[in-house]
This record gives sequence, structure tokens and C-alpha cells, in this order.
Amino acid sequence: MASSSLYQRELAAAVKAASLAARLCQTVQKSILSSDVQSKADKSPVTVADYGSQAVVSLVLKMELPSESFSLVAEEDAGDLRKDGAQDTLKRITKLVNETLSTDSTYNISLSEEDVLAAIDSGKSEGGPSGQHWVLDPIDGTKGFLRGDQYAIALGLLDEGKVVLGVLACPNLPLASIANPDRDASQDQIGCLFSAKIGCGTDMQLLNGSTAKKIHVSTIENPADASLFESFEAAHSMHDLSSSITQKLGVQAPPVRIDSQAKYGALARGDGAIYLRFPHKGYREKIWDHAAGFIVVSEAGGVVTDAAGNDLDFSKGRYLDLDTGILVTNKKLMPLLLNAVQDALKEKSLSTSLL
Ligand SMILES: Nc1ncnc2c1ncn2[C@@H]1O[C@H](COP(=O)(O)O)[C@@H](O)[C@H]1OP(=O)(O)O
Ligand SMILES: [Mg+2]
Ligand SMILES: [Mg+2]
Ligand SMILES: [Mg+2]
Repeated sequence: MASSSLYQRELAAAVKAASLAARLCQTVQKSILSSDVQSKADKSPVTVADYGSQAVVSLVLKMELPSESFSLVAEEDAGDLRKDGAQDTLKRITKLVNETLSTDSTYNISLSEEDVLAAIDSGKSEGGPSGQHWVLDPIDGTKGFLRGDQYAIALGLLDEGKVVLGVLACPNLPLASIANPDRDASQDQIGCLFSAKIGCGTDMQLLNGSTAKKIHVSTIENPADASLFESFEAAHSMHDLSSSITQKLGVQAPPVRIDSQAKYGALARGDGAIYLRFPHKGYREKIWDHAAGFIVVSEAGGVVTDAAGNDLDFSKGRYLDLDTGILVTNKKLMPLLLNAVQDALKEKSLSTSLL
């Protein structure tokens, strides 16, 4: 068990950074305008909130941990914001960042547009196997964010290539289980923050600041009782493949489809027992899409592997180098799940080779 003081300052800074970034995202989601959405070169959407969230997290981490060397591996960069025609967007982001930071009475600063560009661009680190690197997805699940559904601010810390802490802020995730179809959504308290530190378990609290409580993954052993999480977007994960896997396992419940690493958070507290992710051929997984979720689930007693059962390796730079897909479940179910996945993958490759 790790000493409870190890990484404690970093965890407190990460919780503060992700909570403030979540506040900015909530402001934008409430007033989303079509001009707030741009398309990146890879055709994925990016909003003023993605940029604003990245700037806030980067600035807060630097202010809270001034004596530490700073390396950040983050999804966005300010390239498009420096182009002609982006001035109004940059102004809006700068205003949002300043307004968000001013809600914390300990910060008395006013940032220029250039400061905000620099804060966003401080996320260009390559990560790797040595030293400490923060890993950030400023909005994970941008498509969910734009739909008004689930998204997460996902922040992790790598030390010598290993994830040592992670925070997932999920502003639209109810405190009550999302897998229970009978819940009364009108009674829900909304907005959860998950935090985990190596050797110390996983906590969940309300985003607006309730006391944290320890959470644990589901203890079910019979796959028939499991419920499954997968991407809302069929373009992000092959739903037909997870359906053939759950059929093999005898899973009864229909899949619960939600966006972002909120799936890792929901699984860490036992809302469901399996999360499957099978991106389409050619997609490369990034470390910021899994670092925080990985430790939130592992410290809650769960397991995360690739489709071949290998551990995820966060030490290889900005990308995860892995076999086919990502599997998340509890320790009891993992061997059964791995078998079902291997069978389903064999059948799939057989059927494609016959085409
Ligand atoms: N074509 C794609 N296949 C798989 N994942 C994708 C694809 N495009 C974007 N993503 C990323 O998948 C994650 C969300 O997946 P899901 O919500 O389905 O779990 C996000 O990190 C999203 O990036 P982003 O952070 O830009 O939203
Ligand atoms: Mg994106
Ligand atoms: Mg993402
Ligand atoms: Mg993102």
C-alpha cells in the first residue's frame, strides 16, 4: 500500500483543476452556439470548452504546484486558434477562462489571449517512460457534450511510465446508478467526481463538493447478471462485436451506451460490470482517453486490459500501442470475458476472410 502522503499535493491540485474545468464546460454546455464548434483536421469536433478546459487545467496545475517541473500531454493545441478568423473564438475562450478562474478566490489574475494560447500549447509533451507527465483530455466525449449527454474532464499523472493518480469529472453523471432503468431521473443529484491514487483506492464525490466516499467495482461472478457499457457512437466502437461477446457470455440486459470515460467511473462504482471498446480498424487509442479511467477502475478493484489480455502500457508516448480493443471488468469475470472475446474475434476474422 502506498503511503497516503505520496502524490497527495498532486491529487489535490488535480481535483481542483478538473473541478474548475468542469465549471467552465457546464457554462458552455448551457449556452452552446453553433459557432462554438469547429472541426479539427481529423474531422472530430472541438469546442471553445475543449480549449478553455485545457487552458484552465494547465494554469491551475502550474499555480498549485509551482515548485514542480511541468510536463503535460493533452489532446488539444492552439494551432487553429492562431489562424486568421479565429480572433473572436480566442476572445471568447479567454473570457471564459478568466471568469472561471475568478470563481476561485485564491486566484487574482487576468490572463491575456497570448497567455491562454500558451497555456493550451503547454500540452504538447510527448510523455514517455521517465519522469512525471500529466495526461489530459479536456473534454472526453465531445460528441456527448454537444448532444447534452455524458462527457468527462479526464486528468491523470504518469510517473516513470505508470499511472499514479487520476481524476474524472463527469458533470452530467447522476449520483444514482445509470444502469437502473427504474430510477426516477427527476430525483437525481447530478455531477460526480472520481479520484484515485495508487495503492489508496478510488473515491467518488459530488462535483459541487460533498465528502468523498470509497467506491468498488461490482462483485458479480455470473456473467448472465452483468450489464455492459459501450460507446454511444457506433463509429467509436463496434457494437456488433460486443453484442456477439455478450451473447456468448449469456448477458441478459441490453447494453448501456454512454459517451466518454464516464463509463469507467460508472463501472468503478458497480453500475455495470463490463465495458468493451472495439474501435474500427486503423484507429489509434490515445493515452488521455484511458489514463484517468484506468486508475479509477483499477483502484476500485477492477481490471483493464487489451483484447489479448495484456496490461495497458502508458509509457510509449501519446498513443497506446495495443491489440485490437479494450476490456474492463472485475477480477472474477475477466477470464470468462477474455475467452468470449477471443472466440468472437476468431469468428469475425473467419467471416471476413470468407467474404
Ligand atoms: N473514430 C473514433 N473511434 C474511436 N474513438 C474516437 C473516434 N473519434 C474520436 N474518438 C474518441 O473516443 C472517445 C469517446 O469515445 P466514447 O464516448 O465513444 O467512449 C473520445 O476520446 C473521442 O475523442 P474526444 O475526446 O475528442 O471526444
Ligand atoms: Mg477530440
Ligand atoms: Mg477523448
Ligand atoms: Mg477530448
